[in-house]
Amino acid sequence: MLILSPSILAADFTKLGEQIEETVNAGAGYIHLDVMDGMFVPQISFGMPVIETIRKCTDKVFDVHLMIEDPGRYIEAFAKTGADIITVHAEACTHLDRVIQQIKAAGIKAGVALNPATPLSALDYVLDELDMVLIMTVNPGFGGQKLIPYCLEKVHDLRMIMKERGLDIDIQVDGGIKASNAKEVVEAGANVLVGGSAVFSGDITANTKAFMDVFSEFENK
Ligand SMILES: O=C(CO)[C@H](O)[C@H](O)COP(=O)(O)O
Ligand SMILES: [Co+2]
Repeated sequence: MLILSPSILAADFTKLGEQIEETVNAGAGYIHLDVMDGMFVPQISFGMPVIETIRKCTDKVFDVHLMIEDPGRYIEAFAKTGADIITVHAEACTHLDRVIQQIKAAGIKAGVALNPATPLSALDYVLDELDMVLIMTVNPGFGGQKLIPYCLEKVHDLRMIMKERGLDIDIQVDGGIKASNAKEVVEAGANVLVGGSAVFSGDITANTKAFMDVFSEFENK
């Protein structure tokens, strides 16, 4: 199943509830929440209180992307905000397997993100434990960047590895994803697409529907 996960980082925070509702009504399946700590990435975005507050606007799947150092310290706190999926960066965890166990022990789906320069081998011993892999298609930290083409080769290679191992895990892509490159991204093997600026700049309904139109081409095949 193909899912659009709009990143609220690109939304107008004075109209957050309205804008989330608009993208959900137009077909968005998840809501992507980018948490940045000013250490793992240069920016500081938002944390638990904001996620807890917007949990009241929608019952859609909350897909929380933790761009924070040593995320194991905060899994329980983010679990309490109403997160449905928590994704941590492999590069930010000293004991990645332990953090994945923490997420699952909290009753939440576990994702691991890889930066563009991190090889797929970083997932070797944990892949079977995961619900989702996030292949970053830009270096994390900022919205509005351009997709790095070689990251789609990683998506393709990961889909092949999963096939060989008989695994059916979601592959998410994040960074520079637009309706105009969505076809290519899905063909590479991704099924959860994060869109920030491509969803929230301009007409949110039309932008969301443009992704849905690409998805329907695949679903009607
Ligand atoms: O994780 C992220 C940045 O690190 C964001 O999810 C991403 O930037 C989305 O924004 P855009 O679609 O505009 O690239
Ligand atoms: Co993100």
